[in-house]
Amino acid sequence: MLETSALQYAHPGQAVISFPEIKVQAGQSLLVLGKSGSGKTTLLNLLSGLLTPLRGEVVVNGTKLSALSEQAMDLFRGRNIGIVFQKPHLIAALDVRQNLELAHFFGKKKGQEIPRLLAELDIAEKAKASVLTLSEGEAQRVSIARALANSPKLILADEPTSSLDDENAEKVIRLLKTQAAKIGAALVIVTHDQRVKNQISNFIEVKRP
Ligand SMILES: Nc1ncnc2c1ncn2[C@@H]1O[C@H](COP(=O)(O)OP(=O)(O)OP(=O)(O)O)[C@@H](O)[C@H]1O
Repeated sequence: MLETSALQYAHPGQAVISFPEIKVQAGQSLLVLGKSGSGKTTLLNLLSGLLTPLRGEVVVNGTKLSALSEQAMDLFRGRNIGIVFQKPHLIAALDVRQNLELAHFFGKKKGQEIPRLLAELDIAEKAKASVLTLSEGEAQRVSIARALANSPKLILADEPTSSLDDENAEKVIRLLKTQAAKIGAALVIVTHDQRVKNQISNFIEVKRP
């Protein structure tokens, strides 16, 4: 579902970062580990087509990202890639349900049924709530629901548990794993969090050049 080969990237004025090969099957999970500044977020940006590699290729669900125009990449991302950030980044003016509907709008497809998705993530009773009234754990579950709304083939999560307590961190990773397996997506999680390492054993390590 996700495959990379000989991926390299250089930020302006910085040394070239070479990334290990990645291969994640549908329903499987991979952790990206590495010291601060090693290039983990850069890797996620390459996998989501937000950055273009210096060398190498990213293939998502059989599509080479380098073959897509910028516009085609935006649509491909909306349809095939779900992204969970460290902070939820929800739209404050919209309620929970509307935040998820926005993902359908950008992906230009119907996607997963929102009430069922909210129920599976244990936030159904918050559907009409302002996102400003959510706890951190609830807000992070809404951001996961938003990432899953279009049944993506690839789910990318950047430090999704860093601001959560043990119970919520465990729940968030369990939900990501179960949902990825259910919709047949590849799941890639960047983390420093030992609690996540206890739940997922497959990993690569990014090293500073
Ligand atoms: N826009 C940019 N311009 C120049 N250098 C950048 C830019 N973004 C990142 N870098 C540099 O590239 C390297 C990798 O950054 P990146 O954010 O990918 O690391 P990271 O492993 O995610 O770090 P952290 O764990 O601290 O979030 C760092 O040395 C960083 O300073």
